[in-house]
Amino acid sequence: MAELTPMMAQYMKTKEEYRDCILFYRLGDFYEMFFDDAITVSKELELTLTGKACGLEERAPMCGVPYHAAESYLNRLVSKGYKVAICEQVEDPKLSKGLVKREVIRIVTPGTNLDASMLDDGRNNFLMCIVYTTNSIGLSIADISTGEFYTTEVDTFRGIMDEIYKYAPSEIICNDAFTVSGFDITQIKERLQICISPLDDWYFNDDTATQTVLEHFRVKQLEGLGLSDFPVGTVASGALLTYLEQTQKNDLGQMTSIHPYRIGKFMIIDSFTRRNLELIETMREKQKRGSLFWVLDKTKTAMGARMLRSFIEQPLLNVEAIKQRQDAIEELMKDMISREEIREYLTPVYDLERLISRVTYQNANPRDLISFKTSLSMLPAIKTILSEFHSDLLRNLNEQLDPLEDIHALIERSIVDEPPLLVREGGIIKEGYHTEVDRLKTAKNEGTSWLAGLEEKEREKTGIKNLKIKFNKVFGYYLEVTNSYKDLVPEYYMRKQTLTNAERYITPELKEMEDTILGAQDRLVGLEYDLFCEIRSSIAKEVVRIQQTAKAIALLDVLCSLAQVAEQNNYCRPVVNEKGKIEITKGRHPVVEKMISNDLFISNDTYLDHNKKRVAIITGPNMAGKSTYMRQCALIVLMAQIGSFVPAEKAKIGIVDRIFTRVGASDDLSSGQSTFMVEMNEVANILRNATSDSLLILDEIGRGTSTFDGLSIAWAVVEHISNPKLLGAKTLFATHYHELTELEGKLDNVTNYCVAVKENGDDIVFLRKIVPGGADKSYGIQVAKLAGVPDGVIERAKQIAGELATQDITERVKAIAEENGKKETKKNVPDAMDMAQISLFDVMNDDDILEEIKELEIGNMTPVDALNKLYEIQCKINNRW
Ligand SMILES: Nc1ncnc2c1ncn2[C@@H]1O[C@H](COP(=O)(O)OP(=O)(O)OP(=O)(O)O)[C@@H](O)[C@H]1O
Repeated sequence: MAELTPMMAQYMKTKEEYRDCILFYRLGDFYEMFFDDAITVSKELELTLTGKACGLEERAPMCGVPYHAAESYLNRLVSKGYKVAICEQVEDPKLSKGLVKREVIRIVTPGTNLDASMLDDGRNNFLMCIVYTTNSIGLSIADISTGEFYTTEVDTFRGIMDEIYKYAPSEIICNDAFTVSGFDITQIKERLQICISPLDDWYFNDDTATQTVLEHFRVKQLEGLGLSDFPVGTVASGALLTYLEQTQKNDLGQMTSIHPYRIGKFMIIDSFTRRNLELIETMREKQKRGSLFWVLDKTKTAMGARMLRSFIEQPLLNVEAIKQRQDAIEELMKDMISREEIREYLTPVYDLERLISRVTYQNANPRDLISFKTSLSMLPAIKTILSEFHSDLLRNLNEQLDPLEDIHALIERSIVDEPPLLVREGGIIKEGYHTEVDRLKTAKNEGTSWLAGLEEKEREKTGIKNLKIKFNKVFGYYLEVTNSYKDLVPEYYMRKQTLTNAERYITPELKEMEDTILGAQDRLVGLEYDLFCEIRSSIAKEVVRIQQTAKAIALLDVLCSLAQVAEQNNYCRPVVNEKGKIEITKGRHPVVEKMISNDLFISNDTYLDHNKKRVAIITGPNMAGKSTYMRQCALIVLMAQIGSFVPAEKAKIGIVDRIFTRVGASDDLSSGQSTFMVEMNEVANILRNATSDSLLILDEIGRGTSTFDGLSIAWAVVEHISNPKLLGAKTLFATHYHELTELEGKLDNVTNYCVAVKENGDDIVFLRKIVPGGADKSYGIQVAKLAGVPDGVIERAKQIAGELATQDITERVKAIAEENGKKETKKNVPDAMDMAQISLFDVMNDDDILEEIKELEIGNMTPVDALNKLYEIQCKINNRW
């Protein structure tokens, strides 16, 4: 029977163990893949598929990538959600000659990819672990490239989704209970393109996971890590650490601390709101330009950009913490010169968090250390400038900022300024750092000049003018003579090789020196490598100090960025408090004002409180600016809670616990839901999760269904939201249902506003001003005209609108009144008879009325006739006055 070759048998055995990975199997200068892996890789990376004899009747499909370029191929596969196990040759003296042992040295998965080149879009690369239990759901989140590590607990699936949107992990690992919990995993797998890896149960064993956490952080009790109130979070953290240890096969020295947090520490912004407010990227193009992050990000370092992003995603709830940030920003705003100086010093600072992770992983190269040194050389100057500032946060930050002078000095002393990329090339260690290195270098250099001398000497001695001493890996050093001088070659030259045009020789003298030169070279490279690893390890030992300084630098960068943006855009410092009122004077939309140039943007005021102005119903034509206005309010509140200054002349912001938005009709056909279903899902989510301290932005609720149903739903939603016994949340509610303006006066907490427009003949001019009161017309046809709908269609639309007008209002209001169980009085809902009478009364004057009274024959009238007549006359008089 056909048998696999020994190498293939070894391959199959490894593959058995790493079934869910693609094996990158090291063979000489290549990583090879076989069988199904080869087929997948050739398809995904468009590489040629070949075959290799494997001992079986058919050749094994094979595909390969060169060792030196493997990283980019690997990254491409991983970014498509594949896991790659790297299988390297290892030395094993027990193995018989000719056999090579290979071992998996690391598994690269989407959430554990260290390679910064893939991540240089300023994002973290998070791995998330979800542990589902019936009591609670534990989450842990880590980025091995920066060492960040967080944990929390949530109690709802919505809570999980919110955290997933917040961190946007590349990979999620979870327990089996989660996969069968009822949570729709396809949501995250397919729609968000996140790789999900369910793990075996033993990862989530309470005791083992807890032990893993304690051992990793070298503490005896969970209290020491602040984890005692996070039992399920601890299990998630332990499972995550185990997964990392298994894939990285490394001691994870960069994960020096864990940060447990309660969801209640930050404002909750659900996934729809993140998307609707375009916090990090735009809704349609999914790009940074056009988002709030785009406006606020003037950071100079990658660490700063990452931190700013997390600030935007996690606005604060604590007034004192917000004020601390504001104080720092204000101080930096006032001292423009120092701020600019700091920003200049920050410019050459590399991503220290990622560099130190590479250092602890022992895969930082000599150039990484030079980048490190360049960054560290900026710290003392930054620290000196910072010492002039007085606000608590900046003072605290200065204390945290360790200038790391010892590490700078070590690199400065030991590593040459322009080292090669690869550690094995040598030429890394500076002169004067190590005596043996210096001695070997001298020997090597002397050897080189000795060779030059020998070449000269041999030319003179033999008369071979173009004699050259050359080197290759097979023969070492040799003398090369072209055929034209062949006759002059002396006898003591020993021929080694004949080429077409030349011959190569060696001499005993040359070989003797070769041993010295090559010996020195080999020893030098080896010694330099050892010294480099030693230096790298001693820097790795300082990981805690370096991470702390990196965090301080990132925060300083963010604060400078926010100060810069505030100054450039004329923002004001909002007064934040817990009084529950939102008062914005001359507020602007931070992004739209940048898009259309500052001067053209029309500012608007906002006032919302917990009393009469709880719900604002905003009407106005299409394109008037309703959505812009509402989003602007939400963004100003959010910016204020980040600690940022805001685009307004004045602002007083009562802290809100959540912001919910329902904006526009967003199709979500991929999830199999209709537009209306998506809208109602979002509304349901808001009504279930909002509190009286939340801010709601509702744009055209109900427009996705028939007018009656839509209006009824919108009406009922306003009633629910405005009622403090039911919800009582501060709300901006834009609608095209003018009937809703009737709620002002009927409901205590509702006020009407509209966006003013000016009529100009048949056209309208948008004034973009929010004014009290409801809009009297919808101007839909005028906006359609502006949009370029053909004249014929516009004219016909006007005609139809005219015909519909009379019956329309009456019918719709009646329907709503019935829907809400509030039968309208005759006065509010005039029927057709009343309308006819009123138009008749309109043409009568006072004399006619007197005449009519005079002519009444009271004696012949029944009491009911008299009463009816009296009502009729009263109507006439009322109508007149
Ligand atoms: N205050 C403002 N100053 C200047 N331009 C504005 C202002 N508000 C809105 N705009 C401009 O008007 C455009 C339309 O605004 P927006 O989408 O908010 O209108 P809308 O009333 O919500 O329309 P629709 O009801 O059709 O959704 C925006 O894209 C923006 O360019």
